[in-house]
Amino acid sequence: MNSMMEVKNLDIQVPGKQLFKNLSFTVPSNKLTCMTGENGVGKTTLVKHILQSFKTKDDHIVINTTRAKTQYVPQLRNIDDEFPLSIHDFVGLGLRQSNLLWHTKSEKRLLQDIIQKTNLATIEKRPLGAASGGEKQRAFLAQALCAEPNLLILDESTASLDTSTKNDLLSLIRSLLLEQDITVLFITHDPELIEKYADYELHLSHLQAKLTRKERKD
Ligand SMILES: Nc1ncnc2c1ncn2[C@@H]1O[C@H](COP(=O)(O)OP(=O)(O)OP(=O)(O)O)[C@@H](O)[C@H]1O
Repeated sequence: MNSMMEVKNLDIQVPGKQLFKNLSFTVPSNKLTCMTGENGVGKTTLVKHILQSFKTKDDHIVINTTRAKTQYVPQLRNIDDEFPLSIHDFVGLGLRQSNLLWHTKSEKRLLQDIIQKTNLATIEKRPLGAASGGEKQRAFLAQALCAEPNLLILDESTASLDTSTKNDLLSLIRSLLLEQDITVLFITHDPELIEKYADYELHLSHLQAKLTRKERKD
């Protein structure tokens, strides 16, 4: 099994509490791994620690890609109804390849391709503030995809969505996984989504982690 990330003997504490001690696990590459665990076990803190490790050079965390190719999509952010950017322009903020004030031809092509793939083409001119929860979440995902990530970390990105919108988002993520060399780490509390879409479940319980392979048909 090729790995995108290896964590070995990692300790994490927050004021007044040891969250993890000697935590070790692997995140398999080009797979969808669901990170699960009770509220407050430390999932978000662990992910923050992983992202910071690019800067702090933590010896306990080895990630086989760069920070620029690691994209984090947090839970639905509050977007004001009056938020002025169109969905198209908001997604385009994820293009970071050039320092130019305008997008190059290849960036424009990439942006249009991602807008198509994430089913945003028919609504791309609308202000993001007017989009539904599911549309906003697709726009956040699309913005992250503009960086052409190798590692995509989704933090409860489906938590506030209805069943069919959740399924649409996860089907989209699975199709990206089949097309591209991308590894997805998805924090979720939703057993149905894990059952249907996960290749692996990484379950965090007090101080430790367990990686389990899930049966998949595709
Ligand atoms: N800076 C901090 N200071 C004090 N306590 C903290 C800090 N950061 C996190 N914690 C505590 O650490 C624990 C883990 O928090 P975290 O948000 O990582 O959990 P989680 O597993 O993501 O929870 P949930 O599923 O509810 O989102 C919580 O009890 C939280 O209150």
